[in-house]
Amino acid sequence: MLKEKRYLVLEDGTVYEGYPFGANKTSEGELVFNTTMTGAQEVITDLSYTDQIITFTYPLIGNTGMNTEDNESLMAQARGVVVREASTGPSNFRTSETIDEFLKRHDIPGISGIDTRSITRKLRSGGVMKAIITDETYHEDLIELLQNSSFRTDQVKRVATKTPYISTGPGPRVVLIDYGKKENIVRHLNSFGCDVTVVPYDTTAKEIKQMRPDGVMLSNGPGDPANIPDQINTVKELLGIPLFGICMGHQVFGIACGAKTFKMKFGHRGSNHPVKNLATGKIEISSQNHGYSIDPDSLRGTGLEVTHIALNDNTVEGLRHTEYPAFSVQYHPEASSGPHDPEYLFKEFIDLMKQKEGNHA
Ligand SMILES: NC(=O)CC[C@H](N)C(=O)O
Repeated sequence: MLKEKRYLVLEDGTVYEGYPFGANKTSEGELVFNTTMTGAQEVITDLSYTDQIITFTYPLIGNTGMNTEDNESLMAQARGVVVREASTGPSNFRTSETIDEFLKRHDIPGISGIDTRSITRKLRSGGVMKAIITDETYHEDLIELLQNSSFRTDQVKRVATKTPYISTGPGPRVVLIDYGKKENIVRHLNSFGCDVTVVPYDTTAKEIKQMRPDGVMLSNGPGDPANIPDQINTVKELLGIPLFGICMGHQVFGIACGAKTFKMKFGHRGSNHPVKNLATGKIEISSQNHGYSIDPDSLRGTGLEVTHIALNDNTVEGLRHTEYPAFSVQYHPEASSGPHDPEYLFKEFIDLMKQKEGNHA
């Protein structure tokens, strides 16, 4: 019997032919690539990929199966998954389903049998672009549709929690502003003893101050940080409280202090990105997932200093405020399945909260 066909149609007119897995539906998104060799489940359930189609460059995906413990969110919001081969016989003691079953349950289409390196070369030279996964064969129409469509800007609103909730711990007390957080940020804060109150992205500074937190954490999240201007003002009003931002949170913190962001050509997505800590000279291997970056030329006069840089392209990876107790990183110290080199940043946040407490005593 002939295998069914599925297509990946790119905005530039390229059509890749492959095989279907996951949900049976047509789905459009921004096509990006991720170079990680492990942790596909964490990547797919990371809400920062909302409205994006993820191409995995590693050739076999899903070989340790999907489990019930490693999700970064309850319902993944990626628009599609592109692989060379999707494992049909996963082997791991925690496996509860295959990647095919997992994607079907999350209503996300997949396409396999694709030369993912060729996509990556294309995105690296031409920049990220829109694409559509479909079983339809009217590709000319789809290309025109892609070229004329514009992206939504409401990702944070759609994926952030609607109601506050608490994940308890002995302290310190942290308010985590949720722009589309990865569960592992909460898990990490809890593992350092923090009492975490997760609040919706549009919680006001006044409401947050009334909670009398020892520190505020700004989460990762999808889309362009410029899409949430009111929340940037909120962060401006919170300066003075010990603050730590991750990824989207780092960008929001930077803009709140007067910096600017720009859209990168193809972003950083993978789990072996080298970052240099400028204070210690040490190199950290980090997990990353971002398409926007802080413009270093916009930092003058903001009170911000660069603490970390990416070694692949020298982009800004960390910021610290010279007057306020606040810092942020563009990469993921909470990364699961790792690497864990940057975990020390959580400890620095705890120390910052303790110092502040000491100053008030
Ligand atoms: N992981 C993130 O928080 C990503 C931040 C932002 N959406 C970007 O792509 O740059």
